[in-house]
Amino acid sequence: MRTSMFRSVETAIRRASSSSTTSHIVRRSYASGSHPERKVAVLGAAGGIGQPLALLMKLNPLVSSLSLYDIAGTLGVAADVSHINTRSEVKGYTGEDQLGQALEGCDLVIIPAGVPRKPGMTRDDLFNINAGIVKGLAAAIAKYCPNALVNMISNPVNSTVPIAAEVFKKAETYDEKKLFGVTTLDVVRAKTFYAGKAGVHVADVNVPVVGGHAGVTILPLFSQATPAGSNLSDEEIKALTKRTQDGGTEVVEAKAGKGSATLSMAYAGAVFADACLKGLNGVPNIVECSYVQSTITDLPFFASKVRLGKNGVEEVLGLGNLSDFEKEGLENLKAELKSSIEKGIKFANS
Ligand SMILES: NC(=O)c1ccc[n+]([C@@H]2O[C@H](COP(=O)([O-])OP(=O)(O)OC[C@H]3O[C@@H](n4cnc5c(N)ncnc54)[C@H](O)[C@@H]3O)[C@@H](O)[C@H]2O)c1
Ligand SMILES: O=C(O)C[C@H](O)C(=O)O
Repeated sequence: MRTSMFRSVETAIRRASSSSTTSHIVRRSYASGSHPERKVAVLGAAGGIGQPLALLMKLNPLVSSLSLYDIAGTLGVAADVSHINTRSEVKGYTGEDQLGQALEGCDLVIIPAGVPRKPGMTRDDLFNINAGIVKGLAAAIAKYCPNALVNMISNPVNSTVPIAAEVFKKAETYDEKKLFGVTTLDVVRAKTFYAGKAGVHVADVNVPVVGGHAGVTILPLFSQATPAGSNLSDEEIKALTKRTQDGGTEVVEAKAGKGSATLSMAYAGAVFADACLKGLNGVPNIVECSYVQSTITDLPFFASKVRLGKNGVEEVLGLGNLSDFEKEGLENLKAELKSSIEKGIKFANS
């Protein structure tokens, strides 16, 4: 699960800022095809997540064409990001009549469109607005880029992924290997919090996070964390688990009405998108946690480690050995996750 996203970004920055003559040569040979052409769209690109995510995708050398779409405000973001001297060509699209153009030819579509939480709300409280937004965007994806991988960020992820799946099924374009709920922020948080408590270097830490993306459905598996052997007590593991589950709420409360995580989410979204692009490009052994169609439990969608490949999901990996505390957490999350999945399916078919 270690990612070289930072290395990719660093390389892109170094390439862009190297001395003028060399940089032209390097850039020309680079553009001539060390990586295949890849078109990536961000839907909701003018938002709190969308803007920094657009920036990070512009820094990613695996992207050749960056398509930024929102219902308003995209052209300024696109003009701004387009001046950065990295590989991809940037185009901005605004309003529903330009959505088709934004999506045509996409290899990867990232969706951070929709409203964020305010203090006191659950992610499910966003369902009434975001379910409709996701349904509309999924219908457009089915029409204009049915083969693209889809990275769903919009909440409640536990329901928006099943909604998109149903829309794709109706359009007869559903490929379960290509639809991902982005749960990378849970992994990012679990790594950070674990490193702090265990006193290990954060860059070396791996922690799988399974289940879903809301409250108790977020289940970090600290018994599988590496580096291990840090002698954390049961109480400390419980506290780390609770902090990971409440990470989103911690940010919502700190922002005090001004939205939810945007910068850490953009980072997490860029890490996951980078992994998807590497998989598409045939880089072996790319593994990230994601909320996907799954048979590893009795629930039809579940987050776990996933191996990414040329067609999206290559393999959904099992849960491995769980501690008693994690086994209990797994049983406790099932009812809520099941009901969020059913709510999404029902909405999509109504
Ligand atoms: N998966 C995760 O871990 C995670 C983390 C953080 C936030 N989120 C979710 O991401 C979503 C976006 O959060 P944000 O902070 O960027 O919100 P935001 O309000 O700042 O931005 C959302 C953007 O979506 C746009 N939008 C609305 N309807 C649209 C449509 N039909 N098509 C295209 N764009 C549309 C808005 O114009 C806005 O620019 C929220 O639902 C939030 O809960 C998920
Ligand atoms: O908490 C939220 O509402 C946003 C997001 O799901 C997060 O985990 O930060």
